[in-house]
Amino acid sequence: MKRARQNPNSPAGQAEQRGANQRLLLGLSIHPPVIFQGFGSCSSSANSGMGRLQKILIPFLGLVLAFWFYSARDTFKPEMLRGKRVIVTGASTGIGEQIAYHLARMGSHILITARTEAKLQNVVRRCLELGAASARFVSGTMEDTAFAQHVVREAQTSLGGLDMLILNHVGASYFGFFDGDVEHVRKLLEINFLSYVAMTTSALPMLKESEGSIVVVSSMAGKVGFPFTVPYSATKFALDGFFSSLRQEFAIQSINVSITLCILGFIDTGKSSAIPTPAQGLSIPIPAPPPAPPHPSAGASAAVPLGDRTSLPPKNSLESHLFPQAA
Ligand SMILES: NC(=O)C1=CN([C@@H]2O[C@H](COP(=O)(O)OP(=O)(O)OC[C@H]3O[C@@H](n4cnc5c(N)ncnc54)[C@H](OP(=O)(O)O)[C@@H]3O)[C@@H](O)[C@H]2O)C=CC1
Ligand SMILES: CC(C)CCC[C@@H](C)[C@H]1CC[C@H]2[C@@H]3C(=O)C=C4C[C@@H](O)CC[C@]4(C)[C@H]3CC[C@]12C
Repeated sequence: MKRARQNPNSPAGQAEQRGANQRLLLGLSIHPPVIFQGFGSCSSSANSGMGRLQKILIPFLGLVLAFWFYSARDTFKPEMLRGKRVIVTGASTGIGEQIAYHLARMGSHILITARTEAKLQNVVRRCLELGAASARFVSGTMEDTAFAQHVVREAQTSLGGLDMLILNHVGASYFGFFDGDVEHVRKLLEINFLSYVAMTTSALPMLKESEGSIVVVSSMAGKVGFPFTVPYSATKFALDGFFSSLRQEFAIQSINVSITLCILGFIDTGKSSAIPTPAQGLSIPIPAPPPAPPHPSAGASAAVPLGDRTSLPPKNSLESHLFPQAA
């Protein structure tokens, strides 16, 4: 039987309207329990049989799919990178440094960049030791868009083109509650995001010609909003938006340049002491910034000769973990 509608101005009518609005607003949160009822607590025996089947069947299907996905044949061969011209940013330490060594073992032409010239020199020497077709560096800061473009031009002049652009560098931030420092967020966006955009834009003509690849090193913090990494997380989310959207545009325009976004979890690069335990507090900076270079945007460019092998850097824990055979 249809209920008579209350006068909207009467107290009972207003209560009814409030209820309707609340139901409207709660629409989203009402639905999940309704859906989950199907999977979960049903009282009749037929339903409980169905529920149990779903409880087992759905995770099982998930496992089968995960197995199928991860056991797909690996078509990667190290020879694919032999002779390829690759830029690796943030390659003076950590993950970037190890990527450079990996490429060196596969015989690529490597152009690395970061701010600390002395470290880059050592990485270049080591790359040549490991079998790189050639290795050189350009030092400078990615706070400056002009420097980001300069690195790409260097690939054009010294390598004659580019097959792969590996964007990995990341500016120093802190691990702790957001401190409200807008300038820090702006600076971090310049280093972690805008320079990636600038390098991609400058490198695109070369990458189109070689039908090459762009690799963007990101983080779980760029997919999920974990606490204590607000500025860092924002820059990584920005990368996802830019590169995921650009990938779709490439597909629409049939541009044969691949874009890979690497979503990494925590990796011990030897700087892991930077992550504080709750007992240590939450304001330890990550990572410690190095001394500023004399002319950040000028950028020194040099190829270290193969002959000088006297001052190789010590292997760090990440390298011996990833490449135990080389330790
Ligand atoms: N380690 C981890 O647990 C995780 C790391 N990642 C991602 O992996 C990538 C590498 O991280 P990781 O190896 O730990 O980082 P590191 O701090 O070890 O290395 C950062 C690199 O970036 C360079 N760099 C820093 N500031 C600037 C700047 N202003 N201009 C140019 N270069 C700069 C540094 O060299 P220099 O100081 O000489 O300039 C260094 O080579 C990052 O994109 C990070 O977000 C993602 C998830 C987890
Ligand atoms: C299932 C979940 C509980 C997993 C949580 C993963 C969390 C803890 C992971 C996801 C991303 C990770 C951070 C990261 O991306 C980059 C860096 C910079 C590096 O120099 C020092 C470590 C740091 C801060 C990582 C710290 C640990 C983070 C927050």
